[in-house]
Amino acid sequence: MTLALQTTGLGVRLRRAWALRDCSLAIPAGRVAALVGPNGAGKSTLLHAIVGLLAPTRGTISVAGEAAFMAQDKPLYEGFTVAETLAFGRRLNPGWDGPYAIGRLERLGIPLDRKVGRLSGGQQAQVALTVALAKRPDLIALDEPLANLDPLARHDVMRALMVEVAEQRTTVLISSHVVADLEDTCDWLVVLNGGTVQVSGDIDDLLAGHQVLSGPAEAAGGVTSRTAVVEEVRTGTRVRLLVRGAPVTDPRWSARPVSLEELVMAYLRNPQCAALPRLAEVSA
Ligand SMILES: Nc1ncnc2c1ncn2[C@@H]1O[C@H](COP(=O)(O)OP(=O)(O)OP(=O)(O)O)[C@@H](O)[C@H]1O
Repeated sequence: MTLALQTTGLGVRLRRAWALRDCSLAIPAGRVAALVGPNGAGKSTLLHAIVGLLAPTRGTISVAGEAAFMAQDKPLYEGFTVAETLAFGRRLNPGWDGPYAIGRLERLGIPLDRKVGRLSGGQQAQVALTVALAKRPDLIALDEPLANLDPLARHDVMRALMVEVAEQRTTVLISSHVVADLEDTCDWLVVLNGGTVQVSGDIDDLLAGHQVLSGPAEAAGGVTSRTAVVEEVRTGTRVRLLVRGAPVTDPRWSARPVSLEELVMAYLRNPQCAALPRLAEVSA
C-alpha cells in the first residue's frame, strides 16, 4: 500500500509550549481523512507542518508528491477579483491548471470578474478550494473549510470536493470540529487531542472494532478484564461501556454498534485511551 503521508515522532514547539508532541501517523494514498479534535488540539499546527508552513521541532514528515493547503478563516484576498485570484495562483504554482480552474468556477456559476469580498461565504470557500485543486496536488490539506458555512453550503462544498478528488485520486486531510460534516465522505479518521494523535485508522475498521455494551454494573469487571474499555458510564445498577475488542458472549450484556460521533467523543473524553495501528500495519 502506498502512503500519501507519514509523520514519525513529530513534535512542534510554538514559543515555549509544545503544540504537537510525538505524533506518528500514516495515511494511505487516495484516502479522505478526517482530522478532528477540540479547540487547541493542534489540528492547524499539524496541517501547517504537513504542507511545509511550519518546520518540525522534532521528528520527520514525509509527503508523497505535492501538497496543497486551504487555510482556515479567510484564505483569499477580498480586494482581488476571482480572475485576479486565479492569476495569482498561476504565478505562484508551476503545475497550475488554469483551464480546470476557470471551468470549475464557471460550472459553479461564480463570476470571474466579481471581487472575492462580494461573494457569499460558500462561493468564497469554492474559490479557495478551486485554487488548492488547480495546483493538481497529490495531497490536499484543508483547515476547517466548512466553518462559517450554512448547512446547505457545507454539503455542497463537501460533495464538490469528493467528486474532484475521486476523479484525480487525490489524498485529502480535512479538519473540522463537526464529525457529522465528515461522516458521509471520509474513510479515514485521525483524532488529535492535546497535541498527540489519539486515534488513527480506517473508519469502517474502527466502527467494526468497537461496540457499546449495556449490562449490570456488578458484572462490569468480567468485561473490563477481557476487552479495552474506552468509556464507562454508570447509572444506578446499570453500566454502559464503549469497548474495543472481542465480542462479549455473556447473555447479561446487550451490545450495539457504535456511531462515529460516539466513538470520537468517547476517546476525546478519555485521553488516556488510544486506538493506533502500528505504522507497519498501515503500510503493509
Ligand atoms: N503562533 C502561536 N504561538 C504560540 N502558540 C500557538 C500559536 N498558534 C497556536 N498555538 C498554540 O498551539 C496549540 C495548538 O493550536 P492549533 O491552532 O494548532 O489548534 P487547533 O486544533 O487547530 O485549534 P482550533 O480548533 O481552535 O483551530 C494551542 O495550545 C495554541 O494555543
